[in-house]
Amino acid sequence: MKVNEIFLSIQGEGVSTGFPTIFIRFTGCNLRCSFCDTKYSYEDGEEMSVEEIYNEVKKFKYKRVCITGGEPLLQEDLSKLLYLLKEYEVNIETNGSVDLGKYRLLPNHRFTMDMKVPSSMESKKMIFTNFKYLKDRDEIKFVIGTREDYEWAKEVIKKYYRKGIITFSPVFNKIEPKEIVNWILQDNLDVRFQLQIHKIIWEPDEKGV
Ligand SMILES: C[S@@+](CC[C@H](N)C(=O)[O-])C[C@H]1O[C@@H](n2cnc3c(N)ncnc32)[C@H](O)[C@@H]1O
Ligand SMILES: Nc1nc2[nH]cc(C(=O)O)c2c(=O)[nH]1
Ligand code: SF4
Ligand SMILES: [Mg+2]
Repeated sequence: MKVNEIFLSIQGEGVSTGFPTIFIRFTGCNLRCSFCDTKYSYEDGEEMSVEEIYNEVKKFKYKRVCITGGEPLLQEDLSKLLYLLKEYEVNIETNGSVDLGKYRLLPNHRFTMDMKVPSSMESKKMIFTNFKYLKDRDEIKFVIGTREDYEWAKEVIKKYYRKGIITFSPVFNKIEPKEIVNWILQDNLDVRFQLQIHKIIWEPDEKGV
């Protein structure tokens, strides 16, 4: 497996925001989102075996892991790693362009599926049939930069939503958070708004936090 970084921080995004979490960031992505804050993960990294990664994770005292990237579902051995992490609470961040049909996650493991909106320039690659595999504990995430993105997200929810927690968040520094919040409340949408808190706690472009 090709690993870009492994670090301990607090979860800065999504439904477990604020909890101490061990991050495993894999190298390589099949998309090139316009706003991607992790471009350094496209190429840089070192080969590690599943066992080596697990041994690094075990050095930390926490039992919560976030698997991200890059796109972690491009890693062939991911299912083996998930098996070793069977005692851990695991969140896998995925970009909506990889078929989730072949994964059978443990009850303490879940997906955050990010549906890429038009301003990402990658929305045409989204696989909408993935919605049928999601469970109540999974997260469906929309990172919004424009009103068009917001309207697109609303349509996608109306058409495909079955189960899971929906979150809306702003593209960092591209749009005022309160703009999105106002739209949500005007439309009576029952979605969870969130900010990337690690970019408030640390410098926004700091690595390894
Ligand atoms: C770096 S990606 C890695 C996982 C996977 N490739 C994906 O896109 O979901 C992790 C999360 O960071 C979000 N993200 C990346 N750049 C961002 C930005 N500039 N502002 C807000 N969120 C951003 C992505 O939308 C995604 O939800
Ligand atoms: N603190 C912190 N929380 C995060 N949640 C998801 C992240 C990611 O890059 O996928 C991330 C990250 O890079 N840092
Ligand atoms: S899918 Fe994720 S890692 Fe890949 S370019 Fe988009 S935000 Fe960046
Ligand atoms: Mg990040």
